[in-house]
Amino acid sequence: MGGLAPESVPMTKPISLIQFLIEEKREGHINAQLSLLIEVVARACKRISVATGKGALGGVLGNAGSDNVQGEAQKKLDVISNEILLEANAWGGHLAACASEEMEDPQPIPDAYPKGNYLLLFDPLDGSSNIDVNVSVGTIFSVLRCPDGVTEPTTEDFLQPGTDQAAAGYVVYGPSTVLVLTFGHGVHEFTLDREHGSFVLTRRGITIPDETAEFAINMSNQRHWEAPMQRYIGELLAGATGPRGRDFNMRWVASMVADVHRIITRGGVFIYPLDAKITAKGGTGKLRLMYEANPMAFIVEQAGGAATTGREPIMSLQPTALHQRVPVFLGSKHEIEIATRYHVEADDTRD
Ligand SMILES: O=P(O)(O)OC[C@H]1O[C@](O)(COP(=O)(O)O)[C@@H](O)[C@@H]1O
Ligand SMILES: [Mg+2]
Ligand SMILES: [Mg+2]
Repeated sequence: MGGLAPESVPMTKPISLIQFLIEEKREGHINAQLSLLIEVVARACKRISVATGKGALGGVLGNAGSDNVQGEAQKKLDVISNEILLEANAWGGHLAACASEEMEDPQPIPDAYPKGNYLLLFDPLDGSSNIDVNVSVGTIFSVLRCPDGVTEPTTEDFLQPGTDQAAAGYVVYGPSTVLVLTFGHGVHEFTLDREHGSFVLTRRGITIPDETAEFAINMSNQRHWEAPMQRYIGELLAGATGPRGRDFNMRWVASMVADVHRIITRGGVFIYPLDAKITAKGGTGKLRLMYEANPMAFIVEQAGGAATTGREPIMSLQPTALHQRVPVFLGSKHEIEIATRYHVEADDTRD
């Protein structure tokens, strides 16, 4: 795990995000509108990075005193980040509408502004439970195409499978601020140069190893897991003394962006399964399909990993609701194949 990753970009001639987007346009991977969209989202995330960096000095810690559509208490930074992204994306002329974890319905672009052909979905602040304890948090986003001829997009227009994403990305606000991005032509990482205020390409064409010895899951939910989940994690915990014949290490930051970024950097698996606690409340998972699971699945698959619900590929799901929740299994391909096979086999045996 030591040393620079093979995809690392030598800093002899730094490439900025803007230059990279020009290259992608020249390659025909993106058009001018999508390029502008990413620029605007990146600029908004720079502002969120400044706000999170201020912490108590900026009065951004603690609860906002309101709940979101998920029935969760909103943190001040959930609301601030949401407003920053809404404001930044209102006037650029690249969007037809946007949707957020923090808002029940899609937000149209104000009539005063030109409209574009894209739909943007975002989790403005991921890892909210870590804000007040100064642990890495982030922003996750997914970009879809607005159906032709639609000028006032409705929720229906957003309900497109993950395979239809035009772009996806996340930003981690940690010791450094890092943006990871895909347009369906590989995964690339940019680090924010705080002195110059610009994102600089630091890794190009990132790949995730098929094998790993590291897993991430909230173990405190173990007693609520399904049998195949108990079996899979039980075998990892048995390590060298068990059927897997080697030891596995565990990590859990409880910020999906940070746990996924570790996997993008050195491999691993991240799992938030369905469990009896969730189903008892009529739930279908913890994490949201449209602005957490789908964008992360697109990035992980583009980096050579896999992403399933434990039973089927996440990006093949036909969404039924804007804030729909799903089980999430993603990361190093070989481990995700094993975990998924255990669930499918258990279903087959049961049937
Ligand atoms: O508190 P738990 O059960 O460990 O769940 C942590 C998970 O919840 C999340 O915080 C949910 O995301 P939000 O913070 O955007 O609501 C994920 O980032 C994280 O993986
Ligand atoms: Mg989240
Ligand atoms: Mg959030």
